[in-house]
Amino acid sequence: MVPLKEHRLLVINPGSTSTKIGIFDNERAVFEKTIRHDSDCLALFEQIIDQYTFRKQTILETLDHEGINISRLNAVVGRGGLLRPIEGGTYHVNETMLADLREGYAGEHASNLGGILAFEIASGLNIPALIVDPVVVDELQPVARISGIPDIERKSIFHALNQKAVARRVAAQLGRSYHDLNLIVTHMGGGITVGAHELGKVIDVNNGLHGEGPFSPERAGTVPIGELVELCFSGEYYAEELLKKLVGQGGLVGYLGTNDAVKVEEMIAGGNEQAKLIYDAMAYQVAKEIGAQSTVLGGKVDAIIITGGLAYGKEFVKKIMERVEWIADVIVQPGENELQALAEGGLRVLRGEEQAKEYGATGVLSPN
Ligand SMILES: Nc1ncnc2c1ncn2[C@@H]1O[C@H](COP(=O)(O)OP(=O)(O)OP(=O)(O)O)[C@@H](O)[C@H]1O
Ligand SMILES: CCCC(=O)O
Repeated sequence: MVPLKEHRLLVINPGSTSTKIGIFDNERAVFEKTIRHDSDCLALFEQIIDQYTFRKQTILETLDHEGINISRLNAVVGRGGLLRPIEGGTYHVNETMLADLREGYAGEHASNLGGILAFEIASGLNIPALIVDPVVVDELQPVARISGIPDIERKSIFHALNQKAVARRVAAQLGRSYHDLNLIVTHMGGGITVGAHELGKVIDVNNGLHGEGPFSPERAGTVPIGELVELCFSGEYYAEELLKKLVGQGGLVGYLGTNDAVKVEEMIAGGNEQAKLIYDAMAYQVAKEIGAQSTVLGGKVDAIIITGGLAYGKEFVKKIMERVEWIADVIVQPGENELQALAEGGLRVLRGEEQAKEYGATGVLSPN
């Protein structure tokens, strides 16, 4: 057998308080590190985008400190950000993408830095800069775009990178192709998104950033709209305060003052009835969303996948399973493996298994 050519990749996943980096030789991680950023230090930057020189410097210093020679890299892969809606896959970081990321075309998000950092590092080395499955991957079917009022179109903003990577991994474990299966993938982290994956396309999913679906450790999810409009005009809150209530200060944080499910489980073990009610409600809402997505797939569901940090919570997962097991087999894959997913997306392109897509000013929507 001809040995597989060795590709070395640097992968970069910027989060709100950290930058996770990895060096991969083919699929094998030879170095991984979570670089934590002090909140006082990040507070010096007015906007997230202003942090890129600082984060680039920190990445390069870390690699240098580890004795990793970046001139041996074949590509740099970053987590993609809030871009225009695009279909899933691996994309070249091009000028149009850079302009959208720098401008914050679809809003501010730490992952906007992923493409910029990849470009900044790769261009000095004359190697490709890529992003994989950004949060704006949009494969929604036309009926899923209709919200209920003509002024608002439903958007696809979800944990596309981890959802697709886990779906591919489970498909491989089942000896099948991702493109031959109907899956419901439930990512449960700081935000929660539940996607209906039909034959490799996410034809419906709750917008996990802007108020849809189950509430989560930090986010409100869907809330009663009449009362929300009344709150908006109550004169009690500025717009920024209300937005924070929905994203950041919502969900477990709003009810229990913590985004840490492990602490919530300790509260419950200590007899805290309110904590039990809220935790039960979060599991109930997740199960309800899975039920909704099963109807999107017409009941033809090969498996339900549960992933993300909350999937480590055995009791929490049990509560969800009790309500959805009748739909299909439930496969639990705790945590997320986004660095590996970025590396695999980059490798598919370097090996010619997939062609890198070009991002355009109109985005690249999948033909549904
Ligand atoms: N062993 C565990 N048992 C229960 N919950 C856990 C466990 N480990 C982590 N969690 C919970 O998982 C949540 C965080 O998940 P994760 O790390 O996937 O989120 P994130 O990466 O910050 O956000 P996102 O996935 O939305 O991008 C927290 O509420 C955390 O307390
Ligand atoms: C829902 C998109 C990813 C995130 O910010 O949680």
